[in-house]
Amino acid sequence: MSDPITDQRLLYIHDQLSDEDIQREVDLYGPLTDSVRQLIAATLQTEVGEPDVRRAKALVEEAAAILQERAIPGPYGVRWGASGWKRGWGNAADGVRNAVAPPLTIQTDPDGRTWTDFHLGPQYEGPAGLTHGGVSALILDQVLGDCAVAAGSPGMTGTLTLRYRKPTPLGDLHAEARFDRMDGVKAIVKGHIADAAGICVEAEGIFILPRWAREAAAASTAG
Ligand SMILES: CCCCCCCCCCCC(=O)SCCNC(=O)CCNC(=O)[C@H](O)C(C)(C)COP(=O)(O)OP(=O)(O)OC[C@H]1O[C@@H](n2cnc3c(N)ncnc32)[C@H](O)[C@@H]1OP(=O)(O)O
Repeated sequence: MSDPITDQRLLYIHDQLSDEDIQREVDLYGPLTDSVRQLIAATLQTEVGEPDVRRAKALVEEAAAILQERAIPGPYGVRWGASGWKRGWGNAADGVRNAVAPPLTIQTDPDGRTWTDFHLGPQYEGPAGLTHGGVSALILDQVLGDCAVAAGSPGMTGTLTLRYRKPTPLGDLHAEARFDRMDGVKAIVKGHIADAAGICVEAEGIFILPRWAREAAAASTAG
């Protein structure tokens, strides 16, 4: 029977791709992902007639069949190239090859603050005209998680606490996070999403490096 921790560890892959090869993949797959993202919004917003909807469906199915001719069987995982270039390209918040991702481009300032300016289209709607609360959680999970990484304390999200202070519009938004403190093995990070008028959602996250990773790190230091 498969063990979920072993399965997860197998998806952290060092494939030694060169930076040139990785850049070629970014240039190839990034535009494909953007096109699919446009397709998602167009599927939601279109008002064309029935024949055009049916024609579009056939074309989309043809495109999917072309891409599925050769494909990995499961998740993309997290991969590192020869220089250490990390590719979490399946990530639902910022994956280069994931059309579901808004996408986020997360930056880190020298003082450790992580932030991103991003745009949410109509496919992220929850209440009418507003951002779905789960999408806000997705974004804050990623921005706070990256902040923990930048602070030298990477980890899985143990707890994410949100306070939705005012409705979050769709459109242009900003998210940021700051490392707050360590509490034993737990990294505490705080952050928010804001629109032009101010903070919409506040968040506090507890990030914990899983026990197996802590033990592996301790063993490599000891050895
Ligand atoms: C390589 C990866 C890089 C990963 C880097 C990736 C960054 C990506 C950012 C996106 C983040 C995600 O979406 S992550 C996906 C969503 N999250 C998950 O699926 C996590 C599922 N849960 C787990 O894997 C596990 O429960 C962990 C890792 C959270 C904790 O397991 P553990 O490491 O075995 O914990 P354990 O030794 O028992 O406890 C250590 C300490 O943490 C406390 N603690 C335990 N669980 C929790 C909790 N949920 N919330 C608060 N605190 C907790 C304990 O009380 C204890 O405190 P004390 O006694 O020491 O005081």
